[in-house]
Amino acid sequence: MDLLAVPAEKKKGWYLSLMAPNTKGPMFSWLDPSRLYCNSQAFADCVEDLLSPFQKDSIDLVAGIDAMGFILGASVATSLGKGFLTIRKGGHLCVPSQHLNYTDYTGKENTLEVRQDVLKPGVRVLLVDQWIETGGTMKAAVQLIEGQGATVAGIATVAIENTEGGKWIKDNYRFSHCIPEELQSHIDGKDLNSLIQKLQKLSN
Ligand SMILES: O=P(O)(O)OC[C@H]1O[C@H](OP(=O)(O)OP(=O)(O)O)[C@H](O)[C@@H]1O
Ligand SMILES: Nc1ncnc2[nH]cnc12
Repeated sequence: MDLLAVPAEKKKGWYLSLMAPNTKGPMFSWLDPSRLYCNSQAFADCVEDLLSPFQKDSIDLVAGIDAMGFILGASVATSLGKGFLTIRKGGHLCVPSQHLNYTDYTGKENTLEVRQDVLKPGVRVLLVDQWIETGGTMKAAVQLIEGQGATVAGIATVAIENTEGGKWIKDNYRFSHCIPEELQSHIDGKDLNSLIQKLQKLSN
């Protein structure tokens, strides 16, 4: 698909076909959503889909996770007319911060940190990241936000894999993602070739 083109008929999730095939091999359902952000209509439709379940919800602030969650999260915040809080990978904030260690899909231990002078009880936060695989990153972000007394109003991300951590998020929080129901098993099954074939059909 032409990177900047928009199909005449926009099927649900049409923009997902813009996600580039990975360099990690066919056994990984790794797709890089960053290419869909290059197409303005794709980006706008992705943000709209992420926000649609939260139309009637009270949200005070959007928080996004370093690094790709910043792009999606800041766009969601602007669209909602709300501010944006950065949840950073360790070692970047030069202000009093709260830190939490976690493990993600790589199996490596990382740190997330958030400044301490924004969140407080009563603040309702929409938490945004690009993708949830094991859920380790998102769970750490949830714990940082709740640890400061604020409320996670919802979690929005391009995809939530049905891993133990992904299911925990779906069971415990309001959430949104962009994956049409018939594609979810292909994401979960890490069956990249069939997933790409299905994605291509969405944009024809
Ligand atoms: O559910 P998990 O197993 O924790 O994985 C999800 C995390 O992995 C990706 O980020 P990554 O660290 O690859 O980097 P980036 O956003 O900095 O590109 C993704 O954007 C999430 O933050
Ligand atoms: N499978 C995946 N595809 C894209 N981004 C990811 N981040 C973590 N896992 C991912």
